[in-house]
Amino acid sequence: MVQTSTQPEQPMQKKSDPTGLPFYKLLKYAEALDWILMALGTIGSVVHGMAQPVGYLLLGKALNAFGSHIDDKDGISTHMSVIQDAIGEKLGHFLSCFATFFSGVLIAFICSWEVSLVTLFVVPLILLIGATYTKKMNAISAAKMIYLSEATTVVEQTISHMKMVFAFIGEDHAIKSFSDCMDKQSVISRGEALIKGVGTGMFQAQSWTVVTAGRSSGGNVIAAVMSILFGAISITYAAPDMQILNQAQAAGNEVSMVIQRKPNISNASGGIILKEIEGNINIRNIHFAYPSREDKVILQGFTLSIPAGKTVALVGKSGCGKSTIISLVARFYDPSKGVILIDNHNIKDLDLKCLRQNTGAVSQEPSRFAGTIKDNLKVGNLDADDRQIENAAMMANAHNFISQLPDRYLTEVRQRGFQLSGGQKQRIAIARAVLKNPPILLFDEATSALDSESKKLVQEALEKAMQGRTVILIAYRLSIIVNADEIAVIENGQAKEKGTHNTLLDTSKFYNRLFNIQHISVVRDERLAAS
Ligand SMILES: Nc1ncnc2c1ncn2[C@@H]1O[C@H](COP(=O)(O)OP(=O)(O)OP(=O)(O)O)[C@@H](O)[C@H]1O
Repeated sequence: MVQTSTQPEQPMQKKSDPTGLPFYKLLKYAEALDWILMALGTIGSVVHGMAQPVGYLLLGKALNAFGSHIDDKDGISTHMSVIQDAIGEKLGHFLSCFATFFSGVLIAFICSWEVSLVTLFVVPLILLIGATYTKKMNAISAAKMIYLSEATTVVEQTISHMKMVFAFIGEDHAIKSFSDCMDKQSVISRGEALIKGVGTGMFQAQSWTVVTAGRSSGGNVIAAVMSILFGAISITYAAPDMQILNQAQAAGNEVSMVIQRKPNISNASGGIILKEIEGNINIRNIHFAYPSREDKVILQGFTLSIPAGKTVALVGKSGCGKSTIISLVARFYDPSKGVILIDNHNIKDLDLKCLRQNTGAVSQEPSRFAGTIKDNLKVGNLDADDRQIENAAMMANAHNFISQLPDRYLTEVRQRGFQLSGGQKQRIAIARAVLKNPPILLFDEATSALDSESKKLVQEALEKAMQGRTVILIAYRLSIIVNADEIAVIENGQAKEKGTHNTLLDTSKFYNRLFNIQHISVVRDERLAAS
């Protein structure tokens, strides 16, 4: 009898997991997640590193877009810092935390019991990489801060002295200074982003290498490191970022509206370039309200003629629109009705650079830029040599006081520099306008009280600067006004009365009263000085 083996068929043994772990496949996913985490972390770091240049690029665009809308400058810098903060540190941080949380929770869910073992391996490596990384980053941050503060200074002073920059056609110079700082900062930021990316990558790669050396439980160890070190706590760090991201979205909408706005008055619009301007000014039936307060009409039918080489003084109550007329002649704004002609050309048809090259403005608050006295004077003419600068300073009665400063023309002014007095600031502003040598001078005198010596020096400087130019003068001192070829009294947005000092004393109540008030105070000052 042949015995046939009828052994029951053994069920096929499943191929065993090489690690012997029950969650082998899941651990493979964990490794994949680790790579994703590394990639997200790197992207977050790069976003962070690139954010500042992007923020400043936006700010630069906004700056260009201001054009005639110079009234918007106050809010824009606040918006930009919110956006910069959000797309910089906060977005990078948020991405990184979220990725860490997501991966960490998932991996920890799979295997959390090996945490302590992995931590023993990983901590020394984290410390080593962390120390090297921190050293590098500190050096980079210090260098970046220097360029950043330079760029911030350029932006801050360009925006706060916008009118002055436009008046002296300094846009290109300001943009170039800004771009130079940003180029340097951009190179450093790229380096920073790279080091951050490589640092994060190295950290992840080292963890992974050590972990895989452990073979049997590599995936578990990675999962545990992620979950213990980052996952659980990271989400709490990400929550406050959401609030900043929401604020940035709102600010971004407003900034993009400014960037997309087409300025009515722009250098790019071209126009007639006059070879020489004589300086005849004709202001005809001007109506004007500021764009930010359209309901308040400042000028309504203002008319004034100033022949070339003559001086017209504007007088009137505070807020009647004297400075506004100067702003309109320099074309910081356009009137809603009426025209302003220079040598019979509507200023709207003239090339803006040409117009501003031919007008010199000395404003109520003379602007000072960071740098030396020489830098401040050269704003009037970037190509001026030392001799021309000194001549302009002499004409403006500024040379004497500059010569007595510790570093003469190279003395630093503004932050932490030499503090100029009111009269010195005005004389620097006059010298700057003289250096530009324009046929038209727009002088808006500050009401700030100067001592009588300063008043005398400023007045002399002004009289010399006015010679041979067409001048619109806003002055509060009769001693300056009386010599004007014509004086216009502004009331209700119009030039109500016009004439010389002598005729207005008889015909204008306002002027007569102004003269009497000032005459009394002049006599009082003289008595005080004599006693
Ligand atoms: N950028 C602006 N936006 C809105 N309103 C403005 C602006 N600048 C001036 N104003 C307003 O326009 C009016 C005229 O101002 P302007 O400076 O021309 O007067 P002013 O006669 O020169 O005054 P003051 O003698 O005090 O210097 C004022 O009511 C002022 O508040």
